[in-house]
Amino acid sequence: MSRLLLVSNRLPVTVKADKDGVSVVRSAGGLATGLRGPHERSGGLWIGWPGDVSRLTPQQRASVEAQLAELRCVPLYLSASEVSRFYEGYSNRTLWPLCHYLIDRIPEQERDWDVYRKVNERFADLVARHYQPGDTIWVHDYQLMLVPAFLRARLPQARIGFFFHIPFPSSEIFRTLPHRADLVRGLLGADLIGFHTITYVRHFSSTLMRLLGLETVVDRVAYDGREVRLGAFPMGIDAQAFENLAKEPAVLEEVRTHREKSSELRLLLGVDRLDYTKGIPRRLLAVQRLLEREPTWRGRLRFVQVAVPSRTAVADYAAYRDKVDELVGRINGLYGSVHNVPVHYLYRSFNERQLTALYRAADVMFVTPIRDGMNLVAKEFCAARPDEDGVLVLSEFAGAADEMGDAVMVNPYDVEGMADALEAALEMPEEERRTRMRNLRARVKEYDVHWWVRSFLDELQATPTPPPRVEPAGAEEALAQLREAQCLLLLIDYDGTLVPFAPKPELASPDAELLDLLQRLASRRDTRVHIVSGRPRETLEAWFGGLPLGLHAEHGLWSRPAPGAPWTSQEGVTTDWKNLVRPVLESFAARVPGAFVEEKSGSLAWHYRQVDPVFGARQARELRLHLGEVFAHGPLEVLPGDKVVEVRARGVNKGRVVALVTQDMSPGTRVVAIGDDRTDEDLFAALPEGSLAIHAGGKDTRARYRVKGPPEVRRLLSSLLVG
Ligand SMILES: O=P(O)(O)OC[C@H]1O[C@H](O[C@H]2O[C@H](CO)[C@@H](O)[C@H](O)[C@H]2O)[C@H](O)[C@@H](O)[C@@H]1O
Ligand SMILES: O=c1ccn([C@@H]2O[C@H](COP(=O)(O)OP(=O)(O)O)[C@@H](O)[C@H]2O)c(=O)[nH]1
Repeated sequence: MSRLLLVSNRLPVTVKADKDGVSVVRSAGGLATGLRGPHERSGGLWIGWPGDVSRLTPQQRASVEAQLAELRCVPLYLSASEVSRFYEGYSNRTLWPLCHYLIDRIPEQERDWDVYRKVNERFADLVARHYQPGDTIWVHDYQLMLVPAFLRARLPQARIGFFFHIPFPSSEIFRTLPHRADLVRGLLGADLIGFHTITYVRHFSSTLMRLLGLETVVDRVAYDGREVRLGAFPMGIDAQAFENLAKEPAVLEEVRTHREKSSELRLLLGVDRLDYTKGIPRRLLAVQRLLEREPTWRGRLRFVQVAVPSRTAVADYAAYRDKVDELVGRINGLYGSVHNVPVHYLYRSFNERQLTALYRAADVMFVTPIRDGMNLVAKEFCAARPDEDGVLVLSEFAGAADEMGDAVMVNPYDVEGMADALEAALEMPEEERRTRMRNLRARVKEYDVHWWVRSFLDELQATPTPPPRVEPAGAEEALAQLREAQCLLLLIDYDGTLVPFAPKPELASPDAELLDLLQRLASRRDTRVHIVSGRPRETLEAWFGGLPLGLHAEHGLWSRPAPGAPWTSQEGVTTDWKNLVRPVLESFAARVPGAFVEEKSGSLAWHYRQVDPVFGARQARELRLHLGEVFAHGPLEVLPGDKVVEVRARGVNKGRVVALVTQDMSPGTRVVAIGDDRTDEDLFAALPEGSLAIHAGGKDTRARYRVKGPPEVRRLLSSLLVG
C-alpha cells in the first residue's frame, strides 16, 4: 500500500488548552474515522490547519507539535488574517453559498481571492515538502480547490485524488463566479475528482464544457496531456460504531430517560450545524403549521432541535441564529403550556454517544436542508436504529436522498408539504416503518465510510500515472533551429496559427501586416512558403493569390504549389456522397440555433461555434454517431474538429501536402510545419526526418516546439527576417 498523504483544511483533531496544559484530541467525525485506518496503516501523514493556536505559549506550541507528530499530523498554521479571508472569507462567504445555490449571499465585491490562492499555494508547498515518490495524495473539499493544480506543477508524476464534499452546482450557477475557470483548472490538476452524487458529476462535466470547452467521454476528460477521471462516491458513515453505541446499556438508559420525560409525547428530532443551508426555519414553520391546522397534535409533540454553533464570525450565520431564535420563541409562545413547550432548542454540540441516544429515542428524524452535499446525520440516525423503528423525513435536495429512497421525501421549500409529511410520518403504521427502516439500514451498513474510502482509493490507484512529459521547447529554441537551416520550406496553417480563431470564418481575413510579413518571408533567400489550410481554394486564392506562395486548400484536397500554376485535386476523390450527407447536416443545423453548414468542393462541414457549448457538443456527438451508423464502412471520414464536424472522402488530409511539396526540394532544405489543431497533427506526422514541427497553442501535440498562438507565430517569423 502506498503512503497516503491526506490534505484537508482542518486536521482531524481538537487542540484543548486548560490549566493542566495543552492536549490534542482526535476528532470523532466521519472523515476522521474512515481515513484513520489507511492513514495509519500506510505510515502516511495528514496535513491541515490545527485550529486557532495563537493564544498558546511557545512551550504549549511545542507540546502541540509533539502530540501532532505522534498522530502523524502536519500542521499548517493560518494567521488571523488568513482565517478571516481564506476560511471565513472566500471559502465560507463565497464558495459555500455559491455551491448551495445561494448567490445572493455572496459579497458584491470579491476581496479575498488572492488570500485563498496564496493559502492554497502554501498547502501545496507543504505537501510537496513531505512528498516521497510513490505516495498517494488525497486532497479534500472546496477550501482547497487550487491545491491539485499547484501540486501537479510541483510534482508532475504524483498520483493525486480530490474529493468535493459539498454540492457541485449547475454550471449556470458556477459560471457566475469571477474566478470560475481558475477554480476548475485547479481541480483538473488531480487524476481523480470525486463527488457524492452523479448529479454533481454531471454539473461538473457541463461546467468543464462551458468554461473550458472540454468534453467528458464517459468518465474521462483529456486535459493538458493527461487523463482526469470523474466519479460519484457517496460518502458513508461508521455504521457499525453507531449501531454498537445504540446497543450499549448506558445509551439505552439515556434513551429511556428521553422517552420517559416525553412519555405522552411523540419525539421529533433535528440535528444540524447552525447553517443557513440546513433549512431550519422552514422546518420550524412546518411544525408550527401542523400544530396550527391539527389541534389534536397540540401538547402531544416535542421537537428537539440540536443546533451546533458554526462559523460564528461570519455575519450571515449570526443573522441566521437570530432568525431561528425568534421562530423558536414564537412557536413556543403560541403553542406552549405551563407544563410543556413544543420546541426544545439546544444551541450546543453533543458527542456521538449523546447523539446516538437522541437518534434512538426519536419517533421522527427531520432532515430538511435546502441543499446539502451529502448529510451524514440522516445515515447516522438509521445506523442507530437496530430496533428497526423510527421514520426518516428527508429533503430531496440532500445528496443522501439519492441513496435513501425509503425515507419520506420532502421539498424543504414547501412548508405545507412538510407538515403533511410530518403527519404521515407520525401516523405511519408500524409494519411500514419497519420495512422502510430495514431497507435504509441495509444500505447504510453496506456502503459505509470504509467502503467509501476503499472505492475512492482503489479507483485512484487504478489511474495510470502520467508518462514523463517531454514539454515542447519554446520559440527561442525554434528560432535558433530555423536560423541554422541553409534552405527553408515553410508549411503554415492559417486559422488559429496566423490569425486568431474568429466567431465566423469570414471575419478572419488577413490583415495588411500579415500579408506584408508573408510577402517578405517568401522573398527571403532560399525560403519557400506554403499555406496549408482547411479553407476552400476560392478563399485562399482571393486572399493570397497575389503573393509568391504555394496554396493548399481543404486540408490538402486541392493544391496550387506555385503562383500561376493551376489548382489540381487529389486523384480518385469522389463527391457524389454529398447529396446524401447534406440533408442530414442541414436538419441538424435547423434544430440547433446558431449552427450552420459550410460546403466545400470536397467536404461538408457542420459548424457550431456560436451554439451553447454544452448543447452544441451534445448535438455534435449525436451527429457523429448518426453519420457513423449510416456511412459506417463507406468512402467517408467524419472528423471532429474545433467546434466543427467535417465529412470528407477518406484519405484526404494535410499530410498529403508534404509528399507533393518535398518532391523537388533541393538538398539541405529544412521542412518546418506550424499549426494549431488536430488537422495539423497529420501534417506533422508526415514530415520527413530532420523536419521541425511547431505547435501554436496549448493543446496536446506531437510537435517538438511550442509557441503561444498567432502573435508569437508572427513574432517568430518576423525574427527570421532580421539579421
Ligand atoms: O469546518 P467547518 O467550517 O466547521 O464545517 C464543517 C464541515 O462542513 C462541511 O461538510 C460537508 O461534508 C459532509 C461530509 O462529506 C457532507 O455530508 C455535508 O453535506 C457537507 O456539508 C464541509 O464540507 C467540511 O469541509 C467542513 O469541515
Ligand atoms: O452535536 C453534534 C451534531 C452533529 N455532529 C456531527 O456532525 C456531522 C454533521 O455532518 P453532516 O454531513 O450531516 O453535515 P455538515 O455539518 O458536515 O454540513 C455528523 O457526523 C454528526 O454526527 C456532532 O458531532 N455533534
